[in-house]
Amino acid sequence: MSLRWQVKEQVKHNKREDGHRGEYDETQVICPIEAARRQRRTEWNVNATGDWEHLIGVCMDSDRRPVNRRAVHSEVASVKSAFSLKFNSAIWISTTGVQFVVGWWYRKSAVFYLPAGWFGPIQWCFAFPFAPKGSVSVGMWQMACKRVIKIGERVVKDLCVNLEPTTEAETVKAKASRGIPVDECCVKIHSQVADKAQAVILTDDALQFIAAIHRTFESTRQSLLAARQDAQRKFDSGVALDFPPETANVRAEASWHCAPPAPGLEDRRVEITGPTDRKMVINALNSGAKTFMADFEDSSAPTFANMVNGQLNLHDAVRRQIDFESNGKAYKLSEKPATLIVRPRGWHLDEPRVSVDNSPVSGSLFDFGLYFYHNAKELVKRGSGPYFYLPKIEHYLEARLWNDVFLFSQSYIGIPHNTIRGTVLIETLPAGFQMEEILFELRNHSSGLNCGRWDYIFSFIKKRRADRTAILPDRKDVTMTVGFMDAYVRLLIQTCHKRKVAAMGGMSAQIPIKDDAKANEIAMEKVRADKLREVTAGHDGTWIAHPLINKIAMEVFNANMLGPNQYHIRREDVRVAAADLLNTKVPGEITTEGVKSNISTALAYTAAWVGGNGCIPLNYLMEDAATAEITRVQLWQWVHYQSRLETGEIITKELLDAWTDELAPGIKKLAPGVQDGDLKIAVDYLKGQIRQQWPSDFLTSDLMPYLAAKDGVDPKFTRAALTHKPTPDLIHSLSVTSYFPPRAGLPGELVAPRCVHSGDDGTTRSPFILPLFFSICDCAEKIGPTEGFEFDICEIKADSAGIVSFASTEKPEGTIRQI
Ligand SMILES: CC(=O)SCCNC(=O)CCNC(=O)[C@H](O)C(C)(C)COP(=O)(O)OP(=O)(O)OC[C@H]1O[C@@H](n2cnc3c(N)ncnc32)[C@H](O)[C@@H]1OP(=O)(O)O
Ligand SMILES: O=CC(=O)O
Repeated sequence: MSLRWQVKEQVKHNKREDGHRGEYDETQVICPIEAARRQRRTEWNVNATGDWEHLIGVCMDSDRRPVNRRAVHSEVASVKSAFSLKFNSAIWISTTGVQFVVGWWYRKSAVFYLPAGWFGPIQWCFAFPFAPKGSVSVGMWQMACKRVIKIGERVVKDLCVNLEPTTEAETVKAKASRGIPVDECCVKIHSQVADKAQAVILTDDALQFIAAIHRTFESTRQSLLAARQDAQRKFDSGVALDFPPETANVRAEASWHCAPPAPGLEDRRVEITGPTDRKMVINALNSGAKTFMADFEDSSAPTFANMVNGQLNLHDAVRRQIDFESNGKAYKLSEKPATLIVRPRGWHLDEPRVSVDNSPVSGSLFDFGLYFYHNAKELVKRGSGPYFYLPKIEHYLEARLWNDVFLFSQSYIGIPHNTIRGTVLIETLPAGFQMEEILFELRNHSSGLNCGRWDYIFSFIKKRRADRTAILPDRKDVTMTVGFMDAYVRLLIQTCHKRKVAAMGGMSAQIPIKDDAKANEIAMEKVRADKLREVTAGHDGTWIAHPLINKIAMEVFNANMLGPNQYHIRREDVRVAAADLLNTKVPGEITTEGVKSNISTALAYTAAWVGGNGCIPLNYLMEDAATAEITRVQLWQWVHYQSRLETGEIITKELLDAWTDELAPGIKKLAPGVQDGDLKIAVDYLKGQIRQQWPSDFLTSDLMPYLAAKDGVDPKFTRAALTHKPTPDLIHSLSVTSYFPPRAGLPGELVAPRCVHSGDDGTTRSPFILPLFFSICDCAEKIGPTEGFEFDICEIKADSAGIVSFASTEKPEGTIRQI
């Protein structure tokens, strides 16, 4: 299918759609959804720089239909205006005209007489123009009646407006007063752990915006998440990852480009990243880096306090009201802070502490929505804008979803389209094959791509979980120069520069070693070498995890990148084929030290995360959700494929159990602050993971119920979420798609599953994580370590602590079946 043909078809399609509605009138007030749809349609024709215009022009010339359409339009328009003239005249004559005639006909008659002497000389006015003295004329009576009707109309209208709820709280009150259960119809907040920040951030109008984006985009999000599972099933069945055939034209067409850099994003040579606590935010903004990526994702454990306080800190930072003192040190924003960019959580994560219509909102939309709603206008006013990093995208349609969210949101608050900028992290293997498409989807909002190297490795292992040729050696051996990583970097730079947008580098995990100068020198030399590799490869900027690394990164980029970017380095020499992105030749072996290091890291990070800390220093490396997830899935991979250590010993679950038990007691020393209870959860989780048929998608999804429970998520919500539709007579099954501890449970043991429930009405409620615990009752012994089960439910109960238990049937053994 040629590009020209496809574009023609698209143009015809657009025209057909336009034909139903007539020409666009951009001056009309339009609703945000319609605005987003129109924008999408017109975007097909004209990109940010207008480079597609010539192409469309060619197609239109060879197709006379646009001209005919215009003729038809003008004919219709003239018939329409003639008809409206006649219609309006008839209406005028039968109302105002009749009034006038009646008034004139009876001009000398009195409607009634006023009591004599009551109104003095102004009596004359009431009789105007020809009615008898002392009476009220027809004309005056008409005027008085009209006035009274108008006033009455206004009073009734005002009354209705006042009755109409205007805020979420009023909506709730109004609905409650009409007997509609609040739980079923609105936004609910299920935790109060950050009440001070909540008062500023979770305002009624901000929540209405969250509800609006949730209601508009949640079903698409859920379908895209389901599509991820479908894609994984394909990969498991042996279908190789490849560049999508349906978008060959997007890749082949050279003329489209992304939006020009927005204010503050022209030069991004060094970007610092970090979680959103108040001190970090000030330190990062003052670090001297060009931009600061405030991270609600991999480096933040999404406790409600972290998420909402983080929003408050950013809100204050935008307004320069963030200065504070701690331990005798004053934290004050510098005159020229870094440009702020925000990374919301990925599409896979829910925000269980806030629900809309009884379903948890998306973590991405919650983080994006609150930051955008509170700050977008203020940022624009201050010469910057709402800028984002978009994580863990697995398909270009997920980028399209972000683009739609952006269009909707800009219309909603009334800022020009294309004010937002998003840099997409290419950090999943499927996205590595869709870089062009992702840029294309977001092109009017795009500020480039970034090599999210750690997540990319993590995804490489997961997506190829069924491929025994994709076994990787020790984590330290999977460097940026090994085949598949090198191919990904080169392709990313080539793609971005072809589309005139930033190709950002990534994070070297080394952080300063304060107590050992020599070791620090070696570590910092590794950082320098990594940054030099990036700038010479053609990257336009890089990431740092710690302010002390800014100087090194700046020096390297200043010396090697003289302008604000390197878009001119087109890397036309680069030819990356699918096989290069899948190349698994990685020199190295699986060593005892590597396995033990993975176990320690997985335990320490998991325990820290459950304790509310999403980024820790460990053995002088920065560990966050991306780096630590590699350790978990590698351990799974090695056990699953019975890989051998350098000693020749096979890696078995028993061996890893023994090493886990041996290493666990030392974790609290390695990662101070880790709590015993959280460490136990981490041990159970890891032991469970290595036994699963496939590794879980994300530890953050699996363990979220712990955070929600600690946040005191209202048990009523828990109950309501589970039973709000699928009451026992409606549900017939509930399948647990993953749970922990994922090993044979004990009777009465608590597990926290992800669940999908389906009703007799045929509806399947999409997978969501509930902040609840299931007691498996006495059927647990039948559950082994595997991926999922289906239970027949006969009863669901929740106690006052929010613990939900279900009984399956009288004979539980008979009702559990593996799916
Ligand atoms: C793969 C990816 O996803 S990368 C992106 C996500 N990861 C990140 O963003 C990592 C961010 N980095 C960090 O969180 C931290 O650097 C850690 C946890 C690794 C180490 O933090 P610490 O143990 O506090 O480091 P350290 O004690 O050396 O900090 C010294 C000072 O630098 C500050 N600091 C350290 N890292 C950062 C940072 N990234 N941003 C801002 N300030 C920072 C500390 O707040 C501290 O400030 P203070 O002197 O005023 O008290
Ligand atoms: O998110 C960044 C990465 O390297 O992963």
